[in-house]
Amino acid sequence: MSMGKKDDDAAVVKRNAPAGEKVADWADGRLGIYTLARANVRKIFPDHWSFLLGEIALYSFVVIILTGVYLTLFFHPSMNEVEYHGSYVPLQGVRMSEAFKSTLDISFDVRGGLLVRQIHHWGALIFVAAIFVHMMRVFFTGAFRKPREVNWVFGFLLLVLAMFTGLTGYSLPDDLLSGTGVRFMQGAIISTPVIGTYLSMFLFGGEFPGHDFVARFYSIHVLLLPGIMLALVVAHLVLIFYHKHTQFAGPGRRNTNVVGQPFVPVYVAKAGGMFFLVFGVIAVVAGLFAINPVWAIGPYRADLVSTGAQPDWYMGFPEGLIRIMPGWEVNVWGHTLVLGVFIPLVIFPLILVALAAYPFIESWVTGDKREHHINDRPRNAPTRTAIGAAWVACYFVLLAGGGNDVLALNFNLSINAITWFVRVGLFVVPAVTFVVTRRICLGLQRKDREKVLHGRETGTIKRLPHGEFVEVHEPLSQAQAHTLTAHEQYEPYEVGPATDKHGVRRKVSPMEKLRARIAAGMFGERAQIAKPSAAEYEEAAGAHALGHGHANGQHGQHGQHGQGERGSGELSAAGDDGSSVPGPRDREGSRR
Ligand code: HEM
Ligand code: HEM
Repeated sequence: MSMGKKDDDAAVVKRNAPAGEKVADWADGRLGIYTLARANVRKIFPDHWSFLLGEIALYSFVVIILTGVYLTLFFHPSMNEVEYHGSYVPLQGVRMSEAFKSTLDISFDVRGGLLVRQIHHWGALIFVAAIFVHMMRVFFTGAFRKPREVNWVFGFLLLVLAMFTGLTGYSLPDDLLSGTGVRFMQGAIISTPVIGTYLSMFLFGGEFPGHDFVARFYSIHVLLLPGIMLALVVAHLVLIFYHKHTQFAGPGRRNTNVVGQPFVPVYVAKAGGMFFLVFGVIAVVAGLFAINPVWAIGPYRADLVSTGAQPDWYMGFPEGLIRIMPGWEVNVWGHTLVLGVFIPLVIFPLILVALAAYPFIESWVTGDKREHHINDRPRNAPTRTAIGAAWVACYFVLLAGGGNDVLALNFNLSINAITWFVRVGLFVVPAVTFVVTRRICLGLQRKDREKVLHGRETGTIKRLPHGEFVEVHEPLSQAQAHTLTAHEQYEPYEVGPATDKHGVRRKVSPMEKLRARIAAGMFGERAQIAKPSAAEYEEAAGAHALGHGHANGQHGQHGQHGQGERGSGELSAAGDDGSSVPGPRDREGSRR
């Protein structure tokens, strides 16, 4: 009886509930949204400008999908030959493929068509650029370490797929430029020994260019690749939610918590704003700067090539590889092997895979099996930072190689000189970049060490009673001192004694030796500057408090505050736990 009464009461209350609550209840009964929301709505996201790069990639992807859908309404993926009779006068009566004609129609006769085409194309350029820079952010901060290796691989696949989605996209209009690009690609495919010709015949449905490739590229471009990418992006985001975002070291930030803003309402509001900003910037750029004016380039004809032919930027580095390669050809058992094209074709994926594999190589060298949720500052991982910088240098040298004709024309240079510069630079520039970057990182580490032990140089010179001039150093706050010393420093892996305790020689595998050698290079004495230990810090603080000079002979005016302000001077030298130095706490998520 009483149960029945309770239910009746609840029903009355519900009947009077606001409409929104009723809808929410209805949805919860079917989709379980309350449980989902309870688990995720208050999720904490840390703030840092560099975490916006992934968001820019995400929002430009959305922009591309929206504009792409609009383009599908008007684009005809057909290579049937037609005569042009649209509004663009100079091409009246010219024979062209239906694909090219429909692109002209989109540009001149469809309402908003040109703007949408331009947004789609500019969006693609910005999308891949955002992915690239986002990937380098993840790389330089070590955000790929356990447990995010799988997400790193998902991301890497996204980069490669984005490059090929772009390639298939800009090939669709069937203009002279894109046709030349497709011809270039077909040339690379047929250089593959044994299977090259078959592969080309299969892809193009016969001899190049055939009648099929636009329709095929179209399905690949609007369905296959974006479909896979969408699934991967969702998986990428789910994993970010599951692992929670990394954060930079700071007071109150531990490997076991996240300090930041809640998903709803703060993060969602910011993300919404960011989406419109990204959309707005792409739209403004697309509105102001013409891109791919296919009417000026003309329809594709296999017997024509335009000068200054350039792929979109993300395909510039494979182009560079081919342009700088000597035109080697060998004859093997009556078959011609075009090494001048085939070698670049093999190196192209290797360059990408080298970066993708790095996280796994690093974890093998360190042997570190722990989770890492605190990002590294790039300077605190000098060898990694130097490898990343060298990779970027290699990429850009090749990009210059891909644009050798444009550089030659614009800067009035000899194209052969540029080609030779790129040939030599491909080996020299990354090596020099590596050395210089590592030195800069070590220099910055030294500076941090100095700052922690002896304070910040204020530039204020004081004269002491006995006539000596000293520069006043201002001690760092505990929060700053903590931040500068929160990173861990690895001891390099060592192979250990060659004989065991019974004096029997132990077999040391070549892999073990290699690992030890790389570890010494990455974490040995010359590869990192030891951060101040708690004892060193105490000693320096004590010396300054007494007004004694320190290592540089500068007298510590600042020491007068030192000890008190820093409390016990207990740094986080022992590990990742930043809680030893209290600091501002925003909302803190319980986690990990
Ligand atoms: C990662 C995703 C994508 C990238 C990087 C990309 C890139 C491109 C590029 C660079 C072009 C050449 C535009 C031009 O004419 O100047 C293009 C054309 C096109 N894209 Fe996409 N696209 C993507 C996704 C999509 C999606 C999801 C759709 C449809 C649902 C789509 C539909 C089209 C169509 C119909 C064209 C031909 C129209 C034209 O060239 O004007 N794209 N795409
Ligand atoms: C379509 C391409 C991509 C999209 C839309 C995307 C989106 C995002 C977003 C929104 C975040 C969170 C915010 C941030 O840290 O920036 C993120 C994090 C992450 N992304 Fe991507 N990403 C893409 C490509 C990549 C690539 C190419 C890589 C690496 C090869 C990568 C690796 C990661 C990792 C490891 C995280 C976690 C970072 C952390 O917790 O600090 N992503 N991604």
